[in-house]
Amino acid sequence: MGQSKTKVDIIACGLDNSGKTTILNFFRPANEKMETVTATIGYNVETFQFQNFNYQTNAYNYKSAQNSGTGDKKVEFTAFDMGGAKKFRSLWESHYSTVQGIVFVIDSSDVLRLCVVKDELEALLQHPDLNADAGRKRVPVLVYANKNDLEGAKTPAELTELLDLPELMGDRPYNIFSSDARKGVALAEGMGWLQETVLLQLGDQKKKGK
Ligand SMILES: Nc1nc2c(ncn2[C@@H]2O[C@H](COP(=O)(O)OP(=O)(O)OP(=O)(O)O)[C@@H](O)[C@H]2O)c(=O)[nH]1
Ligand SMILES: [Mg+2]
Repeated sequence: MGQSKTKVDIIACGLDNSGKTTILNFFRPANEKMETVTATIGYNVETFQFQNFNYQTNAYNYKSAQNSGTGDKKVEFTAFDMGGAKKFRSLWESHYSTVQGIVFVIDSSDVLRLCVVKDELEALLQHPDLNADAGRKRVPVLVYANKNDLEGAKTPAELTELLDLPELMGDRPYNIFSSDARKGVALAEGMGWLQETVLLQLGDQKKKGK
């Protein structure tokens, strides 16, 4: 008996070199992982399933999976891995009207470019396609405060303050995870949170008969 599959489209944004491709590579099956990642030209599309995540040591045990009763649903993610270099950032917006979740990756050690991070995040969050209606205003944002292994890396609390995240995010559900994408630290927890949040929203929409 096949489980029903929920398809969820997400977009990975953030400046070049922040770690987006490294993060999505982590979610590839073991035999499909890239040995080395290179800067993304334009964008790439990745699909992966995340249910009952147990790749090697990273057992998925995000608490609300059990509590919310959404943990047994099968989700297939289609992720748009966007190039973060300046010349590719104009491509991000073409996906805003269709995605159900946003992954925003920050190199927490790149303090010099935090003001650029803030500008780009603000432009993303204020984009008309992400504010067209109440549903779009609540598209959840998963923030990875990545490269937490590097010296001088800002903590999630520091980034929350420096970027003024509560103000920028408004009504959107958001969460920030301190990650080391090369080692896979906190990647599952973050994606688990996003999966749960999207599933709960889809459940609410169904209840309302949308
Ligand atoms: N030290 C450290 N290096 C990382 C981490 N995550 C990614 N990197 C490295 O950072 C570099 C850039 O990573 P990518 O995943 O290509 O970054 P990206 O955000 O996809 O960059 P663009 O495709 O240019 O937008 C690579 O050399 C990665 O190995 C991390 O958590 N810690
Ligand atoms: Mg990339």
